Amino acid sequence: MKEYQTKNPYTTEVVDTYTEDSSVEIESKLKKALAIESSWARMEIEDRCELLTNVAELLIERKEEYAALMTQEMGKPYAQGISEIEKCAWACDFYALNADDLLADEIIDTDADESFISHDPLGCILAVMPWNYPFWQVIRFAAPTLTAGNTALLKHAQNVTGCSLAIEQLFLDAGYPEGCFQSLKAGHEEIEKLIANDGIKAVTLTGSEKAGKSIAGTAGKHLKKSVLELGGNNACIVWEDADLDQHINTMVTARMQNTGQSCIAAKRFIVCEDIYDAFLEKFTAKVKSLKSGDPRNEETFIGVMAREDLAEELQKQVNESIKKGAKVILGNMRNGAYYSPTILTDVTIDMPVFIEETFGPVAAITKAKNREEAIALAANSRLGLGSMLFTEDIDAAMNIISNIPDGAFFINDMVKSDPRLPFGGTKASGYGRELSREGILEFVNKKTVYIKK
Ligand SMILES: O=CCCCC(=O)O
Repeated sequence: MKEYQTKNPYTTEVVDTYTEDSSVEIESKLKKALAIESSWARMEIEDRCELLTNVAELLIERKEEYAALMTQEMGKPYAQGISEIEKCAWACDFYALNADDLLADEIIDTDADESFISHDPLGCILAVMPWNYPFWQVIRFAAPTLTAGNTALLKHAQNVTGCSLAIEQLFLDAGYPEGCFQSLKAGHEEIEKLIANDGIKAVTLTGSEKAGKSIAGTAGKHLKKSVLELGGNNACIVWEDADLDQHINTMVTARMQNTGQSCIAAKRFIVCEDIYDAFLEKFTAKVKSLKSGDPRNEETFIGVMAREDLAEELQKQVNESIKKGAKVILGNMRNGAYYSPTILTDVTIDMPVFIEETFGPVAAITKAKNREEAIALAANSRLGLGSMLFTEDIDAAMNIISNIPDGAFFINDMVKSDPRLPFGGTKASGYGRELSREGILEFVNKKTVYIKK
């Protein structure tokens, strides 16, 4: 059986050694999920919501422990880990409070005496999740999906296996029946086999475009629904009238939080020329002030990247862009998994840092002649997760909402997820939505009921 280790990217120490689940173990987990399926689906929604409230309470109780685990496994700065766990608790509270309404029958007026849409659970849903937000990515799937009456199997990224197992235990400790939420230590081949199994009713994946194509391809072949949340190459558009003093910190956070390893981070800064110099000065000063260091320290804002190979890959994208004419204003220094916050200017549309997603602390800055050019540059991407625009001219900003072909458009704030709002992308960023009403309705049978009395 295949063994693997998890490694602390900051200290480079081995955290733990695991053995992948065998086919037999995976099948037995699926059987457990199927055994609980109908009783879980029939449980009163109030009871499922109560269990979710327990999860929220446990998350808050254990936030230090879970934040430290994320720091250890993928180098997340500890304070940002605490915020992540608090956000997970918020999502659980949101669904515990609202799931009943969100899942209520939707009455539709027709020629029937009564007609409505009911929302039945689908069954066992497979989730394939990434390492960058080890708890949040899972909870934002699991909270609505389980509360809708489904069961779940989680295949988490290998480097955060400890987090994956901690989440499984969290649901058990909160009182969920065994089999309701289980964690798998499975390789790609086993996952492909699992998707083909009749017991799996749908798949959700947050991850790379390559993984999305592969998982969704298998799901499609077996006529199973998939939800994909893939990469992003979000533009942060700065019009000439933006209030830099008010928003520069937000713009820096939008790029640098989680050491830049976020699908919705601001990656391409597209700045109108009339404000360009002032923007660059303030942006650079703020980035310089960010504290890099040991992710275990509460004051650290920039930790290490989750793995050394990821930092190497990022540096390659930067160096290729430099060859094409990008200028380094700050950073581009690497030491193991540490990659220093980097600012590149003179970025053009043919450079890797403009075309590709950069999953680390690199801000790629492009100057635009005017507002129109800035919008056109922002929309020039294969990816479509979100864009943000900073301006004092809210009317003009509202007028261009439909010119932004992304899943989200934020004016005077960074693109961020919120349990009350749908989250997801267009184009190569994937399809389907997480969170909010849209998220809880992704994995239900929207059943048409038509009654003549
Ligand atoms: O890679 C995606 C990160 C999403 C982070 C968030 O929801 O805030």
